[in-house]
Amino acid sequence: MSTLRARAAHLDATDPLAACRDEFLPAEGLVAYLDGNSLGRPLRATAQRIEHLVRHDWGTRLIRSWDEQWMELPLRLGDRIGQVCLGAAPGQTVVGDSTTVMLYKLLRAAVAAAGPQRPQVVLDTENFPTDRYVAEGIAAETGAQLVWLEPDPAKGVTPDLVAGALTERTGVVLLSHVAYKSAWVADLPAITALAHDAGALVLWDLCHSVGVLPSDLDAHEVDLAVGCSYKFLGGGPGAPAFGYVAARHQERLRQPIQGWMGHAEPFVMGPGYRPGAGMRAFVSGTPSVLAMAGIEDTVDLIERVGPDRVRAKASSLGRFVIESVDETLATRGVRVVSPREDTRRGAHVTIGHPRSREVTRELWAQDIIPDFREPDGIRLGLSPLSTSYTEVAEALEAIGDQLARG
Ligand SMILES: Cc1ncc(COP(=O)(O)O)c(C=O)c1O
Ligand SMILES: Nc1c(O)cccc1C(=O)C[C@H](N)C(=O)O
Repeated sequence: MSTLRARAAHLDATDPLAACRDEFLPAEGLVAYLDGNSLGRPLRATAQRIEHLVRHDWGTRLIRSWDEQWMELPLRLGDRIGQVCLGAAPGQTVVGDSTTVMLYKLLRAAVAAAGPQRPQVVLDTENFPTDRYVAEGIAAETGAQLVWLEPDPAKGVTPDLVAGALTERTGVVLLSHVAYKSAWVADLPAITALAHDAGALVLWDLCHSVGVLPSDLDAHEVDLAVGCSYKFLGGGPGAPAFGYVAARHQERLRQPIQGWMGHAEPFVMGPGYRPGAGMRAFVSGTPSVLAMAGIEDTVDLIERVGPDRVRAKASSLGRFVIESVDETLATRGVRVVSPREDTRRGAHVTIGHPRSREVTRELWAQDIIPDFREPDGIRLGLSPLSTSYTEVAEALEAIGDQLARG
């Protein structure tokens, strides 16, 4: 056994979260899955829940399930995510739409609330495409002005960088908590406070932090947030997003896609839109009940394990990657792109090498699954509940073997 594998075996044997791995459905033939930051693995409990949903809630209860549970599901599940992962008191989080659509709804509402005296939206060039494109669309639609930050790759989006862009014309600051490429963690408390001092609202994209890095939205007085549920919340492909709107803003903010399910009395079906109370008004149409089913089991598991222990395992896996790359791959020209400091790094580690694209392709052929991100990054996604140190070691050895082949 190589030194790397021996270390990984020791870390797995002493991992306090090791037993969680047995709760996931086995992925036949897979050697290493390091892409849970794109699509998380399903829990066995989720397979059972979906079967029960189809056979009982849908198959037997049929339309009655709307009254019995589905009308409230987006709000109930939102509260669970809020309570376990976001530090959000009930009544501020709703599940629904894709992240893209939820982001549009909240950003559009925030731009309108900021008003014509504050037309500027501060955002960064390294954010995920959907965030940039949605903001561009809203700018075209409303006349909002986009103020682009260009983060230093060695620092990520820092409070200083944001502070330099804030003016009395800033309406909204839109940023990701964890950067999708580099895994940089933005200083959410400091940036939120800076935006507020400047009189602006802040909207955080939590896609890469929810479920692996607590965000304590209420404590930090965050205004708005969105995130997706198919990465670390285990909702499955196409599972809906969540949106968070701080209670203090809910009366004032009007989201733009007013549908019957957000109406105060959906089944009255009367003339004219009247928004429902609280987060009900942020629902648009019929929620994707089947697509939501998976989220609950992973949220339950995170609660059982404890979000801080989940975070600690993510950090430990990240340290293992970084130390191992330094020891075994740096001489082959591999560099660590993600931050080395635990507190500044999310739950993936990106490594860079000019041959990353072809190496990733070769790894997939060997049932080792990380992902490639432009221009030359291999992202190693580290899902604390399902990823073992041995999987990481397998992947790093395979990368070394590929590079040795030249
Ligand atoms: C930061 C971020 N925002 C948004 C999304 C996705 O948006 P959607 O769920 O609409 O595909 C992703 C990943 O898919 C992401 O990483
Ligand atoms: N959402 C995805 C999808 O529907 C297909 C493939 C990948 C994704 C992703 O999640 C991409 C991801 N957000 C990223 O960080 O690159």
